Amino acid sequence: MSSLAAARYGKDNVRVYKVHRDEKTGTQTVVEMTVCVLLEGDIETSYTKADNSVVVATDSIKNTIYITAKQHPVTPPELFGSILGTHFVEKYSHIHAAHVNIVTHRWERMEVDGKPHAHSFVKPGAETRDVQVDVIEGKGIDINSSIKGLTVLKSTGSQFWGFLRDEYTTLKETWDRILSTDVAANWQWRRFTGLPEVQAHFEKFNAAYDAARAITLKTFAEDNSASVQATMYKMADLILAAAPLVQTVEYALPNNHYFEVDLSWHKGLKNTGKDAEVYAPQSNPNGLIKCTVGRAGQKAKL
Ligand SMILES: O=c1[nH]c(=O)c2[nH]c(=O)[nH]c2[nH]1
Repeated sequence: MSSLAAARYGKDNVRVYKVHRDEKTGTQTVVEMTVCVLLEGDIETSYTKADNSVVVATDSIKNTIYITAKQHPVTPPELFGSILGTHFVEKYSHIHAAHVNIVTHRWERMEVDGKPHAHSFVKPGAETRDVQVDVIEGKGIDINSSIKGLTVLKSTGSQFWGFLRDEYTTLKETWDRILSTDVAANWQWRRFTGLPEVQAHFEKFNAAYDAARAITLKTFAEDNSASVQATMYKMADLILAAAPLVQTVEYALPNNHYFEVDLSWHKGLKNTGKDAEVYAPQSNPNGLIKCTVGRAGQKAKL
């Protein structure tokens, strides 16, 4: 005999666009999101006994996402996710947890003749602002906020030397290299007791996002990087200092390599070391460096 060990279900990839029209100024502001809501609770019989009476249809979940987006602010996404998740737990007595994932796509206001345009926008690449909101009945709301797909490159100000050398090592030490990565940064908030507490702290979510993004970019640009590891730790440390309600900060940074191309075989062309100008960007393999940084006394799991 088998038994259901875990189950959750819901609607994924619900694409939502919301416009805010400022009637006074004529300026419009848009938000585009991709939402996933998964529910947990007393739903076992729907799997084991074909009992659909416990199933809130995923189609109804999709409808609820649209209705909630119409009736409430969709920013910050941490608050919208908390409102949405709390709805399911409070509305259905047999649903005990709602897991909401929101990917917010960037639409940046267009500049036309040097002025911000009232209703036209540009998508500046693949970067998104993501949140995972877990509303758990009787426990509270866990929120993880993140930046994904922020691709950056610096053409100098990065080194990598002093690493372990043995019979497997071919990499040369370098005091000047290109550093490029696709930033995935996330920060876990301390648990909130419920929606009222999330609402009470709502300004902190955009502030933490703005700080995390600015710290990531400034540290990347200004640090004379000894390694991806050392630079990402500095970023995480600064975010923890900027956002007191954040418990841990996590980075996952691929090292997008740019290799020197030796052209000396062609008429002695100098293109290595200090003469390197033309490089070959690599797609794979790539380094992948991760860390989770917590506050002192709250040691990360190694
Ligand atoms: O910043 C780096 N960290 C590494 O661990 C590593 N390994 C490697 O080959 N190059 C790099 N660069």
